[in-house]
Amino acid sequence: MSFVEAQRIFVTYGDAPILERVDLSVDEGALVTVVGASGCGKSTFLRILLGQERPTAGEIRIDGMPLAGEPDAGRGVVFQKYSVFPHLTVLGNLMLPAEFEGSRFLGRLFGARRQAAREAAEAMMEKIGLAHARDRYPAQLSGGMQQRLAIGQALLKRPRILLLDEPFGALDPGTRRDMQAMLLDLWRETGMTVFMVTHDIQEAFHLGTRLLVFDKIRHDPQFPAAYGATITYDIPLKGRHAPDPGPEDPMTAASPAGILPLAAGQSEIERGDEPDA
Ligand SMILES: Nc1ncnc2c1ncn2[C@@H]1O[C@H](COP(=O)(O)OP(=O)(O)OP(=O)(O)O)[C@@H](O)[C@H]1O
Repeated sequence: MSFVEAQRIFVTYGDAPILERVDLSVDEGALVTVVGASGCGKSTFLRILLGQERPTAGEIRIDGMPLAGEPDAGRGVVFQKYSVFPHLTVLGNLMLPAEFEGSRFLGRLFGARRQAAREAAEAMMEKIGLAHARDRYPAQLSGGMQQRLAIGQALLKRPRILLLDEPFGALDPGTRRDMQAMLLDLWRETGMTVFMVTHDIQEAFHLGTRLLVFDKIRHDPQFPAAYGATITYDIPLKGRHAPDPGPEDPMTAASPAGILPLAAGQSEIERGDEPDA
C-alpha cells in the first residue's frame, strides 16, 4: 500500500460537483506538483488531504490509516498568502510551534524546554536564511522572507506531509527561484512527502517527481458547472535523488513515454456514477 491513498473521492458543494472520482496513490518522499485550470478544485483537494474538510464520498488513507478528522502535526501547510503571526518576531514565530505543542493553554515554555525550542528555532532560521532577521517582525520582511518564515514554521512541526498552495505565486522570478532551491534542499534533507499546487507549469516540471493535472473530463456547454474535475494526467518526472535539472530546462525532465493520460479508460466516469453519501 502506498503512503497516501485517495479512493474515489467526490466533493460537492451544495449541488455543484467540484471533484469527481479522484483516485491516487503516492509513495512516501514524493514531491507531487498539481496544476489545473482556476477553480477546478486543486485547493479543495489539498484541504481534503489536510483533513480540514471531509470529502462528500470516498476515503483518504495515510500510511494505511483513515485520515484523522482534523489537521494534525503530521501535515503542515503553507498558503500563498503569508500566514505568519504579525505580532511576533522571526524568532517568536519559529518558537511558536513548540510552545503550542508543549503548553496548549499558556502557549509558553519555560526552562530546558524553552531552551530546546529556541535552539530548534535558531537552527531552522539558519536553514531558511533568516538568521540575520531574527528580531524583525513580518511587516519588516520582504514577501520571499515571509514565505521562508511560513515554510520554516510548518517544518518545525516535522510534518511527514507538507501541503503547499501556490506558495511562491506572489514572488518575483528571482526570489521564486531561490525559494524553489530552498524547497528542494529541505525536501531532500527531510524525506517528507510534498503536494504543491502551482499555476506555473514550468515550476511544476522543475520541482516535481510527479505531476498531476486536474481537469474536467465531462463538459456540458449549456451548464459548465454540471461536472467536477478529476486527475486527467499523472506524469512521472524524475527520481528523488535525480540532479536538479535547473529551472531553464524544465521540459526535459519528462520523457514523453512517461506520460500517462488517465483520460483514456481510467477516468471514464459513467453517468450515474455519483457519490453514494
Ligand atoms: N467552501 C466552499 N463552499 C462552496 N464552494 C466552494 C468552497 N470552496 C471552494 N468552492 C468552490 O469550489 C471550486 C473549486 O475551488 P478551489 O479553490 O478548490 O479551486 P482551485 O483549482 O484551487 O482554484 P484556483 O486555482 O483559482 O485557486 C470553486 O468554484 C470554488 O468557488
